[in-house]
Amino acid sequence: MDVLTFLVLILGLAYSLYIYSRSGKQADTVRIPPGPKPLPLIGNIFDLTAKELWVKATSLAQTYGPIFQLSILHPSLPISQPLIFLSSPEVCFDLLDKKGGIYADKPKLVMAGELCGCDNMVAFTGYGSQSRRQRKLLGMALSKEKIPAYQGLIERETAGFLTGLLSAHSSSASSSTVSLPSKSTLPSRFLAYIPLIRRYAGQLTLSVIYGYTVPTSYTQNVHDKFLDMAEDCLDILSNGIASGGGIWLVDIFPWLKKAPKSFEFLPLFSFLPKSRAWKAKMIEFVEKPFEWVKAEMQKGTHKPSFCSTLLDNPDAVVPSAETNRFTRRQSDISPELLSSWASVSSNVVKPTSSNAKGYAQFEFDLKWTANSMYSASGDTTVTSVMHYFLALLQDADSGGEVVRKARMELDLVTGLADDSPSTIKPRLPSLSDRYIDVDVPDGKGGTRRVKKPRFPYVEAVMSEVWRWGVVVPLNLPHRLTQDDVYTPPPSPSDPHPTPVLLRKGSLIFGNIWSILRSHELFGDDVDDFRPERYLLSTHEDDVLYGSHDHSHDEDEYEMIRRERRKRDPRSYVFGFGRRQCPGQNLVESSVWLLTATLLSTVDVRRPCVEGEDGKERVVRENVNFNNSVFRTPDPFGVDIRPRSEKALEVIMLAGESEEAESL
Ligand code: HEM
Repeated sequence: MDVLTFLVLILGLAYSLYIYSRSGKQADTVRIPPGPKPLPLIGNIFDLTAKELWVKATSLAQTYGPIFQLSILHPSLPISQPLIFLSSPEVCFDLLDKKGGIYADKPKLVMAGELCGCDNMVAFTGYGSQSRRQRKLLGMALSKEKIPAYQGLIERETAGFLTGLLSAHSSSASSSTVSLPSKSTLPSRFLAYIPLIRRYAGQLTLSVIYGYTVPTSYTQNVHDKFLDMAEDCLDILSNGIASGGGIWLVDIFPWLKKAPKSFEFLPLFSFLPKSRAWKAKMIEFVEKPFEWVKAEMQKGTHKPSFCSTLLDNPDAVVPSAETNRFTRRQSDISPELLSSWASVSSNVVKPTSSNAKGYAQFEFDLKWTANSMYSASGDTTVTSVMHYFLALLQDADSGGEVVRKARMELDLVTGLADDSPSTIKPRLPSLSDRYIDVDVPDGKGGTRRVKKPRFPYVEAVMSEVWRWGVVVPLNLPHRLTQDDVYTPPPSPSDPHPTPVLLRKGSLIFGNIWSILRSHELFGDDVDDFRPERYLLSTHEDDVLYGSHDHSHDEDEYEMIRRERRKRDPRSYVFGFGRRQCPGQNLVESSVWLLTATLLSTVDVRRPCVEGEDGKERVVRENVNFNNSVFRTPDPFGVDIRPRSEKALEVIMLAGESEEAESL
């Protein structure tokens, strides 16, 4: 170290210590949100953990209240980055929903965005015209009323997933073993469910977005170009780019990116070659499926999809082969939805070819939006289904009450109980089974039709999977675009809260984990998987769905609805405000069907393996959560078997028609 560098460091440290000694006084006047005292220079870096930061943030919220701040580098330094954690529903809604306009931006991350090429993915796009255009496209594919158009596809893929599961379980693949992070090994059949869910989630979006069908069935374990690409890139995104919370040194000191190539052998600069390799992969992931759609369109062999329908227009730059009209393969999407996209496309969305710049912009938006749907569905769906299996393993340990109660409801429709009446033809559940229409008084002497869940306990299981698992526990960070002063609501621990100043540029984390583990909302047994917590009392059921006219107790009706919304995990797990998850309607349907089908047809147990002494032993694994963005469990084994011969027959039959349909 030369003398000059040494002097600069000493002066920097002295300045920080000076500011640090005054920071208590400053806090009185500036009133930034409370939080653990930042250290000189480095701020709260030691309060941040790469693993399960949501747990640490929840315990800090118990000390500092529902809104607290940590800083990367000391807040007195101009380059310090405030991180603000919101830990109650009221605070999240007050800021992220009600003041959504200033809380909808995204952090400008040099590493993830500029260096790794993710800045045009929807979840990374700053709030402005581009994000609004992208979200409009997302709404066209994924808004609530569009989901019934995917019913056939969802049901087909669910059946395929199930046949894949059973075939993996019964195959002699038991001889090959897989190493687990815990250093133990398990026969691969106990882990086969993980690539199968990934394939299931990938196939759903690949079909809707690109019209691509994986050419092999779920029972064949063959690699596929687009699924493998997604696998690699999602791994890069969540275990590479977002490792350690997604904030790299270069995000704080952007000039590091200009380091000469000759510095790259130093560990400090190893991010540079990494980012180049990752960017190349990410760009390929965006371009290749889109190019594939266009090539298929030119040949006239495409299956109508979101991309092809929006591209397919006489004005389009991409030639639309006349023969398409006759040779197109049947789409997985309903004709009504396809024609609605086609009309929106020609009227509103797409500029004409005479406006080449505008069209290039449209194509660019479409390409990145399509990829964002594909990449956002993988880890999230896999994580939710893993949470389901974790919960059912616990249920099996304690006697299987959850499964028993769920089957009592489902068997009435599917006829899959051993003693189901022979008048009910055994079958898998379908999405049309989920609700029944009931007529309730409209308070004006007439009636109105509402949808009532047909299987309240199965609904409760699904709600509890969302709450207990918490797929994205700290939400994705939003960025505040202007200074904001906010007074949190009074609480028993702070009856007279004082206003706090949230600085422009702060990153805002909605701590979904702390909300869904709140004793106030869910009781003292928040760590238990207990679907019963959502069941309606007879009185509540009567007020919401009964035929008795409750117009004179309108307040009670509203109060029950409000309370249920507040305790519904769906109000939180998909994020907040203008960046709320656009895929929630699709997963609400697809995960529901997967849950109902698994509950109806298969038994779930802990794996049993032969020990060195030749005796069978049950494998109990400690499950860890090492991903810093998604609460994805490290792989754990599950023994999945058909519940009965009858269930097996129904699954195989559904699997055969799935294969026939996808050909
Ligand atoms: C279990 C399933 C899922 C969960 C729990 C989930 C949760 C979330 C959360 C918490 C966010 C951040 C919201 C915010 O910033 O406030 C998000 C964003 C997003 N999700 Fe999902 N998601 C799921 C599945 C999906 C699927 C299936 C798709 C697409 C087909 C999707 C597409 C997206 C996109 C594009 C964004 C970025 C939105 C934006 O920044 O404007 N998600 N999701």
